[in-house]
Amino acid sequence: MSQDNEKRLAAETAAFNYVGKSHKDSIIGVGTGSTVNFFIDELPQYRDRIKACVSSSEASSDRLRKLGFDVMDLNAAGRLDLYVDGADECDANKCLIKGGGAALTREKIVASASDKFVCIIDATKRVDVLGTFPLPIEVIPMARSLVARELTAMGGTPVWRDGVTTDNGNWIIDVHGWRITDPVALEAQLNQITGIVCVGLFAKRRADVVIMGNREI
Ligand SMILES: O=C(CO)[C@H](O)[C@H](O)COP(=O)(O)O
Repeated sequence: MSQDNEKRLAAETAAFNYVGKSHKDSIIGVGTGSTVNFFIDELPQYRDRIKACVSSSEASSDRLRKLGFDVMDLNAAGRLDLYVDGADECDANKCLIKGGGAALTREKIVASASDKFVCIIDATKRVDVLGTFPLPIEVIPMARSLVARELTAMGGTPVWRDGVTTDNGNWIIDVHGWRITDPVALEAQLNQITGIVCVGLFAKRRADVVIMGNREI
């Protein structure tokens, strides 16, 4: 099966199993990326279940609005039952690397505000050890070099994603060369560095459910 078909299948499965079985008038948290785009395209079938969505990016908000869904501010929505998003890598403990689409900060916020985080992936995303995909880190622009020096001192190879500005007006550094055997500890350590807004390591708030193709793993 092609990668796109696996993404589509995971998206359909998540929509059927989790949105289709949610209560009427649910507010659904929606992530960002090509796998999530397939998920968004499934949502009109479940319109009777969905009161509104909370989105993790301007791109997903636009796509949701074009399909006629209300996109709510998270502050007005309160706690969400469900958040559905993709990932760049996923390990056996459901820890993730995210942020390939530069939406990691809002993704982590909406995931943290949700009771259930359903992650939808294709088989290329499933890894034994996180880190082959460079770890995205959102930084305050003036702190880019400061943060890069700290990351180098920690053994990483930081590369500025030149030309990309996040929805929050910040920049992204991708860290190459790490074999992340303790994601919880690394996430906590990186969160201490001044100038980092958010780390694309989802270990403390990891996925609750991972759907790869048409099955939960
Ligand atoms: O974290 C993300 C965006 O910031 C995406 O979930 C991640 O990059 C996966 O994207 P795709 O579904 O296009 O492979």
